[in-house]
Amino acid sequence: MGSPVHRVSLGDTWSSQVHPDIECERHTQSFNVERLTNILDSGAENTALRRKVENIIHSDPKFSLKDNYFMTQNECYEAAVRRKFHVQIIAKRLGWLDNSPELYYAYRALSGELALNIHDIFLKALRSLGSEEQIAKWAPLCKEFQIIATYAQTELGHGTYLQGLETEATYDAATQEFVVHSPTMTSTKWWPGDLGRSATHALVQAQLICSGARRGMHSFIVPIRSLQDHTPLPGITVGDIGPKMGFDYTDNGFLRLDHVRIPRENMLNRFAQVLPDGTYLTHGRLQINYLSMVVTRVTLIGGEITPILQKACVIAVRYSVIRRQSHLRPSDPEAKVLDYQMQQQKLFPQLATAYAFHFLASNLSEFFYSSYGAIVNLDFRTLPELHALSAGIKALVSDLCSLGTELCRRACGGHGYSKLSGLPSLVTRGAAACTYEGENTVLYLQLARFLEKNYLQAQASPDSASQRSLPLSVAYLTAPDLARCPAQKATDFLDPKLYTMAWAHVAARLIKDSVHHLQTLMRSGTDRHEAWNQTAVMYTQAAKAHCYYISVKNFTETLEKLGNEPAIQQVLKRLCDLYALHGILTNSGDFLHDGFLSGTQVDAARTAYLDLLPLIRKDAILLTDAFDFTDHCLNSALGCYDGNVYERLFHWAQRSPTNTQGNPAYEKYLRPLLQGSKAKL
Ligand SMILES: CCCCCCCCCCCCCCCC(=O)SCCNC(=O)CCNC(=O)[C@H](O)C(C)(C)COP(=O)(O)OP(=O)(O)OC[C@H]1O[C@@H](n2cnc3c(N)ncnc32)[C@H](O)[C@@H]1OP(=O)(O)O
Ligand SMILES: Cc1cc2nc3c(=O)[nH]c(=O)nc-3n(C[C@H](O)[C@H](O)[C@H](O)COP(=O)(O)OP(=O)(O)OC[C@H]3O[C@@H](n4cnc5c(N)ncnc54)[C@H](O)[C@@H]3O)c2cc1C
Repeated sequence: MGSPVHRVSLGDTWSSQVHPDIECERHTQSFNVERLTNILDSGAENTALRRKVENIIHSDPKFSLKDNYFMTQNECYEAAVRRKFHVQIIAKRLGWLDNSPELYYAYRALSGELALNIHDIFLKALRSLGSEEQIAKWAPLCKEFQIIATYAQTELGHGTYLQGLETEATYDAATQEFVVHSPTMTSTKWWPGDLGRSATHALVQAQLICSGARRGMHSFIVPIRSLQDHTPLPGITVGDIGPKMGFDYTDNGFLRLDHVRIPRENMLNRFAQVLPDGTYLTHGRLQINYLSMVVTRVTLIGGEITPILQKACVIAVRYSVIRRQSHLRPSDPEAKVLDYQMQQQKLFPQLATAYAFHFLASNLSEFFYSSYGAIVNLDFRTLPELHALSAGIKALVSDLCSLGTELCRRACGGHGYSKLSGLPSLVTRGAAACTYEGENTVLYLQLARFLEKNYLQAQASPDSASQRSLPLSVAYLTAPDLARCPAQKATDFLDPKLYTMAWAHVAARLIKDSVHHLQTLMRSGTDRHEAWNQTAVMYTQAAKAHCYYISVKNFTETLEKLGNEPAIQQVLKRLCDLYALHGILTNSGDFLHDGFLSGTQVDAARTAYLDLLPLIRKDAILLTDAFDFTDHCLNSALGCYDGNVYERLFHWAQRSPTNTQGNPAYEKYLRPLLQGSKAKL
């Protein structure tokens, strides 16, 4: 049986021995861990390439994340720029191309703690919204870092409602220029990453005004800092927005523009353009200018958000086999905390979710690549489904990754609260993901709108031709539905067809109930907009159920493809069962509501769920090893491969400036305080 490369490599002298409590977890392997890693990497050759890149990164001290937890915001930023700079040098030397797997693996190896990530988001926006000519002009400048660019959309006053953005780009036909301007305080751009201290150019999202008419949000490339000395250009006020909950390595910034003139060619014009005389031409509707957000959401789900939960699981599960606390039986030695049912109940649903989302992200990515080419060539047929799915999945994945990461942190007790565990920074990153790139509630409601439309279409003409025309992700809205779940005993709930059907039933019912609620309100005289607002809670619940159904269905389909790997199929099936059943049990009200499940059936589902926990327990360490995160990348005193938790925590704490730099408060306050009290004694 293969096992992942043993990679204890943090330069810690005590760590030559693997802790026996974690070593014994790896003795009996019910499946080939290396093979599972290959599956997660989509092929053994990718695993090999990833490890090659990781070895390059980790053998170079310039990329150390060692002192990250002791840095100020300024130092974090500088270190992140330094790492980005050296990645670029290596990329050039080794011929790693822009958008290549090597660069993605370097990002992963450094746990994303790099500066200039939004520069890459700018590039994606340029490629989706720019013409071929514009891409040919700007992309090489970006790739060669002759410019540093950011994506400047959110303003002080508006982030969600893009039609409310106030920054203006007014076309001046006399000079063939746009005048880009921040007319109010609330129009100040606020939040864009890389803007505060790095960017030389910004892709500014502004209201286009031409021939006297407002045309909605469009994208404009605006130079903001001198390419000679990096000072702000005339008319530009730019800076950093100050301390945040996390993301210290990113310089999120603000930007004000005072009648800044840019050439007409700087408006990205794949889908809309302004002719020299001010005539406005557009292909598609206004919202096609939001395409770059679809691209970014898909990228972030798999590249940034899901790995947050995966890493949290690795740390918490590894720690939980080292941590011993209390006795299961008075006569036994102290138990590993992972042997407590409650610890399994906290961690295994997170582990199952981390796997479910890995496969979900891959599937969404495939759908994205199969439809993106057509969309940029003006065939918008798949866009509504792609937008709805990517919005909903971004919301579900970030919601559950954020919650799950916090649960992993709590499951590590006091040490989980130490930054040295690596968990607090994952928690704050997960929290950010619920807000950036579309606030989650708002994204669920975008999906709900799509679900409502398709439900109404399915109802309006339930003939087979119209059913065939429903997008695949909502085809279940027309499938035959059982009113009662046929399960009779606990093991019936381990049937993927059964629980997928149960999720389809609940999602379809919640969509139907939401639509009917809205229609009832409208029939009683409430106008459509108010009725929509009064149904938003129901619609959000329906959208979440739909996403859960999609993730369960996708997990079961992934399992079906693993027929030639029976041992791996078996271990992943347990996780899939657990994921689906955990969702049913935490939302049991939705399943009981219309009598689809009875109380007795919920009990049977709970029995099936609880019986899975000890089975997953046997493989838990191997399942976390299979993610194959290096110790460098985890940067956690609790989560290293060797399990030497206490030594690492103790030694890392010694490096804290609070221990290495004297105590300034002693002379100023503590001594006088002590002397004052001495005088009284
Ligand atoms: C290598 C690894 C990775 C490394 C990677 C680096 C990582 C690094 C760390 C993270 C770094 C964070 C980076 C954050 C970067 C930002 O956060 S950038 C800012 C992101 N901002 C947002 O997402 C704003 C969210 N708001 C919105 O998307 C829109 O305003 C809303 C909510 C859709 C509403 O817009 P609206 O114009 O009022 O539109 P609405 O009336 O709701 O809809 C009209 C129609 O357009 C459609 N529509 C709406 N949006 C879209 C769309 N996007 N597409 C297509 N159609 C759409 C609707 O479906 C609707 O269709 P119909 O039903 O009418 O047919
Ligand atoms: C770490 C981080 C990085 C970021 N990076 C960038 C960047 O690079 N570039 C950039 O342009 N922006 C960036 N942003 C900004 C981010 O995209 C916005 O903050 C986000 O889109 C949410 O918008 P908002 O702040 O206006 O929230 P709001 O919309 O004001 O949300 C406040 C509340 O109102 C609710 N709400 C709003 N509208 C509705 C509605 N129609 N129906 C129901 N409820 C509603 C929301 O659900 C939420 O509860 C970043 C933000 C963060 C935190």
